[in-house]
Amino acid sequence: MTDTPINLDSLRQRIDEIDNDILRLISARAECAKQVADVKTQSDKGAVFYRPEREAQVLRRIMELNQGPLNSEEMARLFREIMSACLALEQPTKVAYLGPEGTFTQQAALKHFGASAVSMPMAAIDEVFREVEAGAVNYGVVPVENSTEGVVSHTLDSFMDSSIRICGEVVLRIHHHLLVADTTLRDKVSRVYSHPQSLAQCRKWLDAHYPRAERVPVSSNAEAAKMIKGEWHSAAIAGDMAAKLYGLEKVAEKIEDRPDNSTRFLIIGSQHVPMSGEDKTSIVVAMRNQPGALHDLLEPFHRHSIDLTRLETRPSRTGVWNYVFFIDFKGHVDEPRVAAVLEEVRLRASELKVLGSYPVGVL
Ligand SMILES: O=C(O)C(=O)C[C@]1(C(=O)O)C=C[C@@H](O)C=C1
Repeated sequence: MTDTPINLDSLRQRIDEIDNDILRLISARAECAKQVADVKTQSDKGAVFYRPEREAQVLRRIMELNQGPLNSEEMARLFREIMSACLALEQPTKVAYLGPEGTFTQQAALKHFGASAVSMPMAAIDEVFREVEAGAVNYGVVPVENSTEGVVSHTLDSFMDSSIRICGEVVLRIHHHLLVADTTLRDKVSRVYSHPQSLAQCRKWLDAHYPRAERVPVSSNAEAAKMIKGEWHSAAIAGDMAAKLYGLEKVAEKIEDRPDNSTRFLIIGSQHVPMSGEDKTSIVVAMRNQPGALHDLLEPFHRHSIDLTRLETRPSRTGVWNYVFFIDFKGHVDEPRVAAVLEEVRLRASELKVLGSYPVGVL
């Protein structure tokens, strides 16, 4: 390197000047957000501070405008944090997530709401729903599907008897690591703890590297990370957050069988989210138990060229809900063509519930 002290000094001086500008501009932005809060508070519709559609638009615009050298995701993450801090000025936002601390769901909550939101771990998915319904928190974050293991049925079932709406989605790349404590005898590992889905996602790696180790399913990977602390012959499969939280070492990194392993999480709340320009809608539909029911249900979507992104069947738990289908598609309920399709589906179904329209995950 040819950095002479004078060059380094002048570059740092330049950085100081730029930081002054950034500081001034972030403060001006925060002042604006406070004024937005005043406008919302004065509105007679009741103040809704968190606006997922606006946040998605801000992030998408920044990603489009960005010309480097930072990549667009990195830049959006910085703006994510600025908005998170601005929202906290408007209203402290409480978010319940499927805990314990250190789970991928906590990571998803952080990715979606930024570090200024207050996040609270819950012991089960239906507790997250209950906290949101009771108004004890503003929003909830729950896993809904994994690219390798499929649907999280608890989450879908919880929607069936709840008035909760979906306000957003966030997709997280899931990297699993084999973790040990400083007291573990690494060459004597005979037991591996993890969540059943994580064990399944690392099945081939475990077959190849620890074929004789007992695989013990537990309620979450964070729980697995906590459990191995006192066991010299045990390892855990979990992610970065759990490793950091419980001070564990990585014996092997990124051991998931599929490199594109990712999990989709839903943001749940009680508000109707207006259009952001790139949206998805989730519905649950019950059809009568008769031949051709699925065809009747899907045909209007095909005719109106609406893209289905997911179709899931769950067993009905009541007499009314014979076959229950969870459907995600591109578009927003406020778009006329979507409203038209839903009207047709409503006529053919025995029940139709719109779970929400929300921005396609940006980050
Ligand atoms: O535009 C708004 O409604 C705002 O409150 C401002 C702002 C932002 O910082 O840009 C903050 C929080 C909302 O969730 C969306 C955007």
